[in-house]
Amino acid sequence: MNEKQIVGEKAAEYVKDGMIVGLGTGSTVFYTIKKLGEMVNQGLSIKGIPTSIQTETLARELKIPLVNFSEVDCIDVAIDGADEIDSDLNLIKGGGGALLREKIIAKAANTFIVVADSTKIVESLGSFPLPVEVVPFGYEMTKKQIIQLGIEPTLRQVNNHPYKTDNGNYIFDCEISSIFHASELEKGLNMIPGVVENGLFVKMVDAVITLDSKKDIVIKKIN
Ligand SMILES: O=C[C@H](O)[C@H](O)[C@H](O)COP(=O)(O)O
Repeated sequence: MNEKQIVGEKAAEYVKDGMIVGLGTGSTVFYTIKKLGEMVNQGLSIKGIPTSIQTETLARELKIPLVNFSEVDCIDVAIDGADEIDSDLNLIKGGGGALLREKIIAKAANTFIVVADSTKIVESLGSFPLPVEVVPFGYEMTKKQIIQLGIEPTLRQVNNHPYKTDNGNYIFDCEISSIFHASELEKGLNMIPGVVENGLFVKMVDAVITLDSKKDIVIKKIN
């Protein structure tokens, strides 16, 4: 079993009968969702809220029942991957472009669990370019405002066209050498007109499931 599968499947243990479950996006939480599909097949009763069209498709294939926000009062647990995790359990997310829906669902969840292989654990955030989702209208101007924060944004492209999120927006991948004040940066970016959301998840995580140097599962929590 590879690291992603080990931590992904471990997270499924946190899901209990009757729960509303936020289903994250990416190659690690893929294993959580597959495991949940098996558990549903064996009788577990849950309802999922997917964070992307990709995850919605997977959940439907696995016959995991889904609900809309209008049908639920709260989300019991959300499980998702991350691109970087620092020692305060702050995250960079959005490598797969799903950051906006992921943040809405993580924020709404009573418990937010992150699954990550050991390569995602870092001293401080910033080696992974920070994804910033912007509306297409005036994105050239939005870029200039981002640069004024001392950041180098690159428009994410696919086949020489701007990458479009599930929400029809663009993404700037932003080079920032090291992020010292994640909370201020998160707020500063979101104050720029045209920025919809950014991939900094500050003080949102309840637990990170990862592996240590001996490849044993560790559950990191903020006390
Ligand atoms: O937009 C994508 C998400 O934030 C993912 O959770 C993140 O990129 C980690 O994905 P993976 O588990 O594939 O490394």
